[in-house]
Amino acid sequence: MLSQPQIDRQNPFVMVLFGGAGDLARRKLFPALYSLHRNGWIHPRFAVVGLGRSARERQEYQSIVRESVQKYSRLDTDTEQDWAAFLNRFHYVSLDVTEETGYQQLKQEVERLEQEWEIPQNRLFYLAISPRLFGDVVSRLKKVKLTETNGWRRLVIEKPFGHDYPSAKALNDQISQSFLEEEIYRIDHYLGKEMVQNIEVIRFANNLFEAMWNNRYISNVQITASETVGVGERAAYYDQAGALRDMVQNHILQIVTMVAMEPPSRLKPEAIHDEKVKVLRSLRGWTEADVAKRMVRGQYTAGLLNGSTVPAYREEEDVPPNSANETFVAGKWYIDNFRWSGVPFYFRTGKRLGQKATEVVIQFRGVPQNLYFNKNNDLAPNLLVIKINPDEGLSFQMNAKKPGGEMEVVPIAMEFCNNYEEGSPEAYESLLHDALEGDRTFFTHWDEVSLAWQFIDPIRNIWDQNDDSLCFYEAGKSGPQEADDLLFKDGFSWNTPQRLRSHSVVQGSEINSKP
Ligand SMILES: NC(=O)C1=CN([C@@H]2O[C@H](COP(=O)(O)OP(=O)(O)OC[C@H]3O[C@@H](n4cnc5c(N)ncnc54)[C@H](OP(=O)(O)O)[C@@H]3O)[C@@H](O)[C@H]2O)C=CC1
Ligand SMILES: O=C1O[C@H](COP(=O)(O)O)[C@@H](O)[C@H](O)[C@H]1O
Repeated sequence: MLSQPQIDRQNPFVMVLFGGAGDLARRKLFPALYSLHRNGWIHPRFAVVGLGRSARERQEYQSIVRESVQKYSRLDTDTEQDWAAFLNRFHYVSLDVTEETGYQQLKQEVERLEQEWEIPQNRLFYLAISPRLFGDVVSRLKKVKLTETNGWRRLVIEKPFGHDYPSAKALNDQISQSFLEEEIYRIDHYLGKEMVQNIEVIRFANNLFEAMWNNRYISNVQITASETVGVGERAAYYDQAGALRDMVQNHILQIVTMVAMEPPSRLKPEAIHDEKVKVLRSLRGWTEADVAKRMVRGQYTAGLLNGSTVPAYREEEDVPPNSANETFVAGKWYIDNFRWSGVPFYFRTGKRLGQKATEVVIQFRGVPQNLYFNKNNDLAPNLLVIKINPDEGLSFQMNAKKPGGEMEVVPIAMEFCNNYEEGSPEAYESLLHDALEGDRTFFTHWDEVSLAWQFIDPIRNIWDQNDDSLCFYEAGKSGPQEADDLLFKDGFSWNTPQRLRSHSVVQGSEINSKP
C-alpha cells in the first residue's frame, strides 16, 4: 500500500477459488489467507469455496489447507481451537470448469454460505488455474448469474495474461463481458513485494532523492532479477514462454515503471496508473538492428551451482533437446522523455545463475571535478541499491576518507534492512488483502498489459526468426558475456549483488550506518 494502511473490516466475503488445491493455492494463497486472518486484516466473517476436478470430502480439503499453512506460513501456527475456527471457513466443490454442469451446484453453495454467514454477496473469484481456462470460466460465471450480486464482485486473475498482444486482447475482451475493468485484479506478484512497493516511498517521501531522480544526476539504472532455480517441473509452459514473456513483459517492466514514473498527483490507483502508462508509452521502440544491439538472450548449459552439478537446460525433463528457448534475457532500454533522456535502463534476468538476487541499482553521475586521488585515480560512483530479494532493504554507497594519515578516499555503504520479527508480509498476503479491500494500486490495468505486450512482441518476433540470437552461459555463473558487454560498451559494469551486512531496524525507524 502506498497510503497509510486502511484496514476496512466492513467487508465479509466469499472467495471462490478455482484451482483450489493446486500448487499456488497450497504454497501461497492458504498461507496468505491465514496471515490475514490471524492478524485481523480481513473480516472475521468469510468463507472460501475451493474448486477442482478431483473428488474430495470437505474434511480432506481442510487437511490440505492445514498442512499447507503449517508448511509454508511465515507465522507460527495456532492452538487447536484457533485452527478449527480458521478451517471452518473452507469448503470444497468438485467441478470441471470446462463443463456447464457443476456451476449450478457452485452457485447454490455460494448462496448457502452467504446466508449461513450473513455475507452480503461480496464475491471474490480467484483464477488459480491454467490460463487456457480463464476465458471459459469467466463466461460461465456470468451465464449462471454468479456475477450478479447485491454486494461487490471482483475477479483476481493470475499470470500469464496472454502470450502476446493479440491473445491478451482476446482474453481481455472475453472477461470484459462479465467484469468491468475496475473489478479485474491482474496479479503481478512483484508488485506485492515490500521493497517494490517501497520504491515510491523512497522516491516521493525523500526530497534528497527526488530532486536528483533525473538524467542530470543519474547515469544509469540497473535491474537484476537472478535465480538459482532451473526450469523445474514447468517445462511445458516455460519452453513456450521463455524468460522474455515469463519475467520481462511483466515484472521487469513493472519495476521500470515504478522507478521512472512522475510523481502522481494523489496516492490513488488511477493517478499512479496514469503515470505508469506514460512511462510505457515513452519506451523507445525497436528496429531489427536495435534488438541485436540492445537485447541479449541466453540459455544455460551444465555447470556447478552451490557445489552440485546441474544439467543443461536442453537436458532438463520435458525440454526438447534442441530447444532454442531463452532462460536469460538482458537488455538496454531508453525512456524518451525529459526526465530520462539519454539514461540507459539495463536489466538482466535468468535461471540457474550463481545467486538469487533481485535488486534495482541507481547509479549517480560523478562529481564535476575529482579533487581526490585514490588508488585507481577514480572515485567510486554513488549507488542507491534497492534490495528486493533475498534481503529487503537499501544500501547507499558514498565516498569517505579512510581513517588514518593519508587522504585516501574509499567507498562506504550505509545500509537499511527491513527486519520484521515474524518476517515480511509475503507478496500474496499484501495483494490478497488489497483485492479484498478493493484497492487496485498494485495490480496491472489493461492498458499497462496491452502496452507491455506491444513493446515486447517485436523483440519476440525478431528473435523467433533468428536462432543465432541465442547465446549460452554456464549454470552457476552470472550469465553470458554478451550481457556484460552491453554495459562495458557504455563504460559501466553490473553491480554485483551483495547481502546486506546490517540487520537493524524496527519498523523502518532507524538507519544503521556501517563504514
Ligand atoms: N504455482 C506458482 O508458483 C505460480 C502459479 N501461477 C499461476 O497460477 C495458476 C495456477 O498455477 P498452479 O497452482 O501452479 O497450477 P496447478 O496445476 O498446480 O493447479 C491447478 C489446479 O487446477 C485444477 N484444474 C485443472 N484443470 C481443471 C478443470 N478443467 N476444471 C477444474 N479444475 C481444474 C487442478 O485440480 P484438479 O486436478 O483437481 O482438477 C489443479 O489443482 C496458473 O495460471 C499459473 O500460471 C503464477 C505464479 C506462480
Ligand atoms: O513469475 C515468476 O516469478 C518467479 C520468480 O519470482 P521471485 O518472487 O522468486 O523472484 C520465476 O521463478 C517464475 O519463472 C516466474 O513465472
